[in-house]
Amino acid sequence: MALDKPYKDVPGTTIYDAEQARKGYHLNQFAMSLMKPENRGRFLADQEAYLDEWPLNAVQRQAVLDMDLNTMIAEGGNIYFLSKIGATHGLSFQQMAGSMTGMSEAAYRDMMIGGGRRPEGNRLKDLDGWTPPSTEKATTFRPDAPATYTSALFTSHVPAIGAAMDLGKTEEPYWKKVFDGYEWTRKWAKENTPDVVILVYNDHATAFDASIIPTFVLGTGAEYPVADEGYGPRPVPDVKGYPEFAAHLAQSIIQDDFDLTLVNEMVVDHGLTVPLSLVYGDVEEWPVKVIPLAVNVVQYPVPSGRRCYELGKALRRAIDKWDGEQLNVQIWGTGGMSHQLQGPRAGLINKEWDNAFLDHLIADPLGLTEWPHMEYVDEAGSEGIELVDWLIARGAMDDQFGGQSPEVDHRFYHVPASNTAVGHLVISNPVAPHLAATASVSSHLEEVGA
Ligand SMILES: O=C(O)c1ccc(O)c(O)c1
Repeated sequence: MALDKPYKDVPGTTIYDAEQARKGYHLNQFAMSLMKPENRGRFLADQEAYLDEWPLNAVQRQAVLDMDLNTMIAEGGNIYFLSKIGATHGLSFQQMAGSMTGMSEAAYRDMMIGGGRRPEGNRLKDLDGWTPPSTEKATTFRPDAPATYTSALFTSHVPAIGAAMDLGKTEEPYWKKVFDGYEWTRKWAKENTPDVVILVYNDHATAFDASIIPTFVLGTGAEYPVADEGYGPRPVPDVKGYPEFAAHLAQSIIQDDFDLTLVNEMVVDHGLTVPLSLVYGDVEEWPVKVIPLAVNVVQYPVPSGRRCYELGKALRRAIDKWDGEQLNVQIWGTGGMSHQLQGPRAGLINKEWDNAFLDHLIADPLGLTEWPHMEYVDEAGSEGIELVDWLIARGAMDDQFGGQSPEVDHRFYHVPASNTAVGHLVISNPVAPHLAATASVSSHLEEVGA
């Protein structure tokens, strides 16, 4: 089930999409470095030496030395980035564009003076067999998809939980009550390690400060360093991404009408690392690749629960379209539950509301999408709004595409962890036939009396 890339066949044209951007990442970043006069000077003084500082592949490197823009573009370069190289050599945009056409500089200039290149014979539409891209959205899931969405995991991501682990306080009575609620999950996670976790969280004014407020951020990078949030970075491993799968998801989701912000380089804060610590403990390396999906809940307006749920549906359509290697995919929804960290109402906890949220998340996610922002703020505290993050993982599940309801594997609720009510839930899609042989998911709810 190939992604819609009709632009691939437009004659004489390379569209810079997520796949090209991944291929050309270092080439484009090298070109950007030439925006500084001192770097231009060093590059012009010794191109080979300057290029040694950049991990370009051999073809990209030679193309830069040859000022061969067509090859640079084939190798993932984008003309706006590459123009910085041309500018460093004193070339105009017309000289750069003309150099890619096979025409002499004078002939290209004359063609432009004569009205430019005509579209006739230069359109995709002029080729035989052109069909417009489909705009239909899948309403059922793809049972034979190589990437299988197995389980959703939901958890609070309180920073003090990370600190309790980092400082060896997990056996203290206050914290033991919290960590006991994750014991089942730790065992389950060992037997059910996915290839990749799409980890939905919110950045807490860490990677994104007041200069940029992206609503939905998809991490398309290879690695995400652990942030220093003011206490020094947590002593946990950096997070490994999955650029190929993330680029695929970006392509599909944006074509599905969600305007994501794509980020290749960012630090990740407690919103992302605390859930990993809770589930995988103290490890040398995280056992999974992670695709961060950050939702803005810091500055209003923030996306509605409905919008998050719809993003989950677009995410599932994207997972189903993957035609690469077989993948076991989990989606985690993190943040919440009720808490307020500001003002005279700080410390607000609403046990009844939190548990009603969990009930609806399990059995009535579509109904939950009707709950407005004010409901979250009023009932669950100003920071309880983080719970909209959870609807992305839920909207992507089988039953939202006509399949069976998820099995509830584990549910836990506890007050307090610092200023926060801790909620935790693991629910699984019915086991896909090709995974049935290895799956060992079984509900233990009776055991814990939930
Ligand atoms: O309860 C707390 O202390 C706390 C602090 C910061 C957060 O981002 C959070 O979710 C909880």
